[in-house]
Amino acid sequence: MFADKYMERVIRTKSHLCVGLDPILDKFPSVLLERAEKMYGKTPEGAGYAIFEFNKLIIDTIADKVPVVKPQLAYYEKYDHFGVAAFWQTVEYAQKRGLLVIADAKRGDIGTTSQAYAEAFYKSTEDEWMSSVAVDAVTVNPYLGSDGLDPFVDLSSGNDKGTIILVKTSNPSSGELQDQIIENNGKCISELVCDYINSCSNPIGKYGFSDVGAVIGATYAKDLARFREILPNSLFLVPGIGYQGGDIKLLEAAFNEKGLGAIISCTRAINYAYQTVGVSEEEAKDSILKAVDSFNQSINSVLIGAGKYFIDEL
Ligand SMILES: O=c1ccn([C@@H]2O[C@H](COP(=O)(O)O)[C@@H](O)[C@H]2O)c(=O)[nH]1
Repeated sequence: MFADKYMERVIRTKSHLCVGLDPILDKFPSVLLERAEKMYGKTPEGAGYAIFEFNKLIIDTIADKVPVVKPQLAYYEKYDHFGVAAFWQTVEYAQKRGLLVIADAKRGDIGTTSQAYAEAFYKSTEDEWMSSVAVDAVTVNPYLGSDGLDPFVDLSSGNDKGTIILVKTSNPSSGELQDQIIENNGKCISELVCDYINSCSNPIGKYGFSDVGAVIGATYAKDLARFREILPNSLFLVPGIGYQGGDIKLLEAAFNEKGLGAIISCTRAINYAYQTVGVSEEEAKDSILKAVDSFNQSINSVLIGAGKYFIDEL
């Protein structure tokens, strides 16, 4: 199961941190960007080269420090097929280095198209034209309803893959739809999404979690305890610390009573932890490593403070 694989990596690394991989070229160390330009000019091909080089730098730095990485597809799709190739090269490289990969793709469509999306990310054993490189989990948008979600859940279950559904996103206007109360049953829209998640949260793995997870933003920390109560068996992907201002000290409620189940995601504050693009690649690595160590320490301290740090006993 995806959930068990994730938990085993949490135990091995003693980390609940997910490092996002959102390539923003003008934040890259300038030496790396100059190398790309010299080889390919300022072209999508050069961008693809620079992205994969930068991601390898990050992955080599953090591979033993965190369980999982989360590339967000938009940053790759910007650069045509070269960007998409860099995405899949990154997936393959990260997995070779022992990391799980969550594709932050936020897909979802009518059933047939969702099926194609699910096959694109998890891969289909029936389509001989496809490569075999697959991600470990994908984020999915529930707006189209259950027939837009079922293909992901069906293809992931039994295949060691995870489906992580948007419940309460971290952005400022997420409440415009997600917090709205349904008149005839008193639940809000995000809670209806939770009902769907609970309806397909079987089987449950040996650490208590199913392969269908939920995105819950760190910027809405006051909602975390409620969602943890509604979704006791779901892994939570929690973005929003770092640049979006979510407070790590308030994230204890995203974990269960054993201090498990929250994948705390951070991207720009780690990817671009160095202060200036004039750094060497070695200096960039040092800053990234320090940022990861510091986030790991903060998250574990919060769990210790809440009496929820039992990871050494697992
Ligand atoms: O609710 C959500 C869902 C996804 N994201 C994504 O996570 C990263 C956040 O980046 P930071 O630099 O850590 O702010 C980004 O890829 C978002 O698309 C999210 O922020 N909130």
